[in-house]
Amino acid sequence: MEKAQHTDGLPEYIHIQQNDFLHRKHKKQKEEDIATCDCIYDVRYPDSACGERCFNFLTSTECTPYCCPCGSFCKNQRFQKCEYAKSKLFKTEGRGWGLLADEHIKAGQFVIEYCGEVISCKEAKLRAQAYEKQGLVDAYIISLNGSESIDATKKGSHARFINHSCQPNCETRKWNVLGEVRVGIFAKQDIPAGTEFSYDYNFEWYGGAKVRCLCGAPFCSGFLGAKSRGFQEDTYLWEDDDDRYSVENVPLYDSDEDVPTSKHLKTMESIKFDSNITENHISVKVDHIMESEQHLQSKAFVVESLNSAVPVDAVVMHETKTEVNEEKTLQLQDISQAFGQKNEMVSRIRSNYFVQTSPLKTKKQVSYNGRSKNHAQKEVDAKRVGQLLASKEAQEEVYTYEEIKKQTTSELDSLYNEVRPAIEEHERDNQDNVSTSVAERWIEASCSKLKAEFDLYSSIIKNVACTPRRARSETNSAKGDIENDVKFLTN
Ligand SMILES: C[S@@+](CC[C@H](N)C(=O)[O-])C[C@H]1O[C@@H](n2cnc3c(N)ncnc32)[C@H](O)[C@@H]1O
Repeated sequence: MEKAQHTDGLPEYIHIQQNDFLHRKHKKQKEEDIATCDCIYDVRYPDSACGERCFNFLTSTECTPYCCPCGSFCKNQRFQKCEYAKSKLFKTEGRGWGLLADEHIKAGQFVIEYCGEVISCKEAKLRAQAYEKQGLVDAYIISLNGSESIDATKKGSHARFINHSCQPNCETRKWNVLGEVRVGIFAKQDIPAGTEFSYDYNFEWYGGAKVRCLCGAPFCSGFLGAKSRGFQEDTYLWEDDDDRYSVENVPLYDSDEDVPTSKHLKTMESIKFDSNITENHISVKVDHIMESEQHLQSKAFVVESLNSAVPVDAVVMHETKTEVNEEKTLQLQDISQAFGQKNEMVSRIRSNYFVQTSPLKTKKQVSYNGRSKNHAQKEVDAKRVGQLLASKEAQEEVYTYEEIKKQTTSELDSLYNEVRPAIEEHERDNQDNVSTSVAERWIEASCSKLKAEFDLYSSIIKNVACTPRRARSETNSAKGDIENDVKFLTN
């Protein structure tokens, strides 16, 4: 059933509660594909009718009506029966519209289906480009499987209004419903009424404008898609005298007023994904998204409720945000201090003991999607360190580790050339199109490189700290290269 929505200020779209198949017909479930569970309904235990122990439920498959032994009592037809949680649209500050819980939601509960037009990935790409040209800011295309996407731009359910958070209270899960894969939003935790729903978009960034993430989570990654490879290759470089990654060309905040209350926002790396969620479940296109000028102004988001039944001040963005009590603030300060101290120490070692002080060495030019990137990175000058060590064994140890590091780096680089065509050809589903054997080799090579780097750095630290240095007259610094001299911890 479709009906047009014209809620005040709400952009026009067609509201649907069933996916609309454009490039093919809805699959008809074959009789041999029907999975029948062995649940027996016991009137005393309502959960016996295809509850959490139902075999179909456990395999993320909905029971087929008229084939389920529990008949009309079957509880495992939530997508089919649109058993959504009560929710309400509201206007967020800075992130457009959002969806909030209009009742208490239990962890694991099905919240709503992400409905839209099911299109091929090729069509999704074309549409994304067209939306970019039209200047559409919000992205509604998610990936359904390797070859299809769901576009909720023109038609969709209320799930299209759920915003991204780096610390979400929901996640997407794929379910098999009568032979079709469908995407649902599920609660990751208990969600009190009045709280905004959010999930991690796992956003892939392939170019274009960067959208500042305004989720306000303490460990927010800063931008939508900041964790994706394309974004990282395009954006980050190792700063000169600072132990943190910094965003190239894009100031993290337009002004001091924009700086969110969390001190960690710009220094933290991305949080880990929950491995249970559907991988790469959303590859909302980003090429067309304009960088948001909107600001995160307060911890509790001001909400204009469409239905005045819920008082505006009862609405919160996330529990964590509104519950910034003293204890949490102290914890954050402790973490901040700990990181501060660690960074200070690392910074001291880097700048004083073995890192070049001369201009940044450009590591390499990496091409991604035909665009070249400046990857500047400080590198340890192992040769120079070795020259300053008095013990031959210590020198040799450092040189050996340096050699291993070079080898592992070049192995990884050549492997990247093997993987790159797959990535560039299939921008959206890059991981899906890299064969498992190559992916395994890639992981192995990455681990070897990391280990080699670790071995080299620890060898340098150990030897710099414990080995006597050569007489000044024997070192380069005597020849006027004082600027690059290696200072010793004992000095
Ligand atoms: C699926 S829509 C979500 C609903 C959207 N807010 C609306 O008004 O229709 C995704 C878009 O919402 C905005 N958005 C979602 N989460 C955001 C966040 N954490 N920070 C900034 N913008 C966000 C971005 O423009 C994104 O492309």
